Amino acid sequence: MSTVLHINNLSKNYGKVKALQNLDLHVEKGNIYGLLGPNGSGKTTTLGIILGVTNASSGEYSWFGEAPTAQVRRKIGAILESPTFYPYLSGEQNLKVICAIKQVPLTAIEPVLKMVNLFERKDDPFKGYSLGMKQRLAIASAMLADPSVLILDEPTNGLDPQGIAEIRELIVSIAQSGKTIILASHLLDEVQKVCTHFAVLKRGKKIYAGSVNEALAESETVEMSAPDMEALLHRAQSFTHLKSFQHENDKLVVKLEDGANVSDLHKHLIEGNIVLNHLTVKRKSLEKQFLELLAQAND
Ligand SMILES: Nc1ncnc2c1ncn2[C@@H]1O[C@H](COP(=O)(O)OP(=O)(O)OP(=O)(O)O)[C@@H](O)[C@H]1O
Repeated sequence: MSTVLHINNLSKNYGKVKALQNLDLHVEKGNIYGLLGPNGSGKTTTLGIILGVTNASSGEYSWFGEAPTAQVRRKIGAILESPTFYPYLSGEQNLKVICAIKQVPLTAIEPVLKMVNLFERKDDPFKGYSLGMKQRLAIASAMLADPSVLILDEPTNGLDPQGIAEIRELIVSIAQSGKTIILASHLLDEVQKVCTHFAVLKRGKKIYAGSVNEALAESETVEMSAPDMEALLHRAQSFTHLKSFQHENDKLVVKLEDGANVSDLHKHLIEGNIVLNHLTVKRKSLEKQFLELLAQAND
């Protein structure tokens, strides 16, 4: 794994407003990295700084291990605000205009139109595109110069469920083609469905960072019951990979240590002659964890 973005102790103040406070962040090649947080938590400020459109008050960051020069930024494609397209020009004509501005050969257009699934509609005027198509064209325009990194701010805002699903699929397929993606979102569900890693911001402070799979695994609980609950509890407690246990209604709810699996626990219970009449593995959604994290974090 190589580091794509390294943010070190970054802060940004707007007068008295501390938009970002001592942010550290690591994004590795191939990550789909979600910056998650409620409105005003500093996501757009972070993206603005790493794209060089906002100046940090203090701290530093590097792209691909290098200082963030204009040359290095050529490897980054971004959509911070909806780009302006000409309504009466077709999708393809709009991309031609952008090619001229970015000094990218026109041969770059066909592959990006195919990537975002707009090739069949390339000759239709932009004004007739659905919101989802407009967003896909925006992504196509950001991909014209074949960047290594794509940055998106709230990529599914305002879209209908089908448009949302299309954009999410597109993000995953772009990442599968070897690109790194950094996106800001206030939608947990989005991060859970799309991202490999995420950081949670609250009032400009990072309150969590890690992999999505690990966060989900961390939230895994095993719920059990048996005709003899006391015997179940006694036997379960002797399982060496037990992290915690608690009673919830008439069930025993346990958490296992990392790497331990449910079948080993089940085998352990059977060997102790415990007969279960209920066993389910439950995962707390990232949404629930996120809300708990936000509630726990001190301002
Ligand atoms: N240009 C600015 N001038 C003054 N304050 C600003 C400016 N830009 C952002 N802020 C403030 O900085 C804080 C962080 O804002 P930011 O836009 O980065 O958050 P965000 O997480 O992207 O929120 P949203 O989802 O609403 O866009 C907020 O309190 C915001 O009001």
